[in-house]
Amino acid sequence: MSGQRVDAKVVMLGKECVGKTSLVERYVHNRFLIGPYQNTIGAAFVAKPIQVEDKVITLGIWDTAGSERYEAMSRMYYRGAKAAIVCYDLTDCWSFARAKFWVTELQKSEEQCRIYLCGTKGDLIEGNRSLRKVDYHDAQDYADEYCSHLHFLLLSDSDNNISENVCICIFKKISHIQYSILLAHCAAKEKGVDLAQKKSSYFYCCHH
Ligand SMILES: Nc1nc2c(ncn2[C@@H]2O[C@H](COP(=O)(O)OP(=O)(O)OP(=O)(O)O)[C@@H](O)[C@H]2O)c(=O)[nH]1
Repeated sequence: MSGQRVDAKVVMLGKECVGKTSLVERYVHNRFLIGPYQNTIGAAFVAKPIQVEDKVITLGIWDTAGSERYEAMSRMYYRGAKAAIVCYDLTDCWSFARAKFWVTELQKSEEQCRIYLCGTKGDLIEGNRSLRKVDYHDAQDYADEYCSHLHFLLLSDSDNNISENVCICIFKKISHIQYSILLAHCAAKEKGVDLAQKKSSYFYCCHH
């Protein structure tokens, strides 16, 4: 990782091959890589500056490897994360179990981390409904247990528009939240207020 300043750490979590890297690629470079699947080894880092009102917020995105053999490493990467995008593949029920595992882990150790639960590869089930292996209501019920604020969105990376909108929606939201936190910090610094209090965790769901 470069010595670049990062305002908010975002971590991508989820089983291998669910589309974490593709999401980051889409968001950072606006492209979808076609070709043989290449699994992430350990984790990859990318810094993405975003203009929010009159400030530039730099998101540090950690794209972790989904393979269970890297599980211990992934724990290092979510430490201190402001947001986690927990992905699962709508056509793979095991990936949903794995997503729940990461949500539980985050809730245990990163109380302040916002969690975005994202069902990916929506295009595959568009073409063939029988491929869907994670029921919409199962995901909704699961998310309902944690929070009443749900955002149900289609996440399909092979379709430019839809996926780009979803990425922008998620990452922009994180930047705006970080922007308000920075503003609050500046204001508190001026007044000498301690902002190091614990807040409840947040949970959003993106699924279709
Ligand atoms: N059809 C379809 N394929 C996708 C989508 N997103 C990713 N893929 C494909 O799924 C495979 C895995 O994508 P990656 O983004 O590398 O998955 P990952 O979760 O980062 O995998 P790991 O690095 O092993 O953790 C690749 O072959 C992608 O082209 C999608 O929205 N639709």
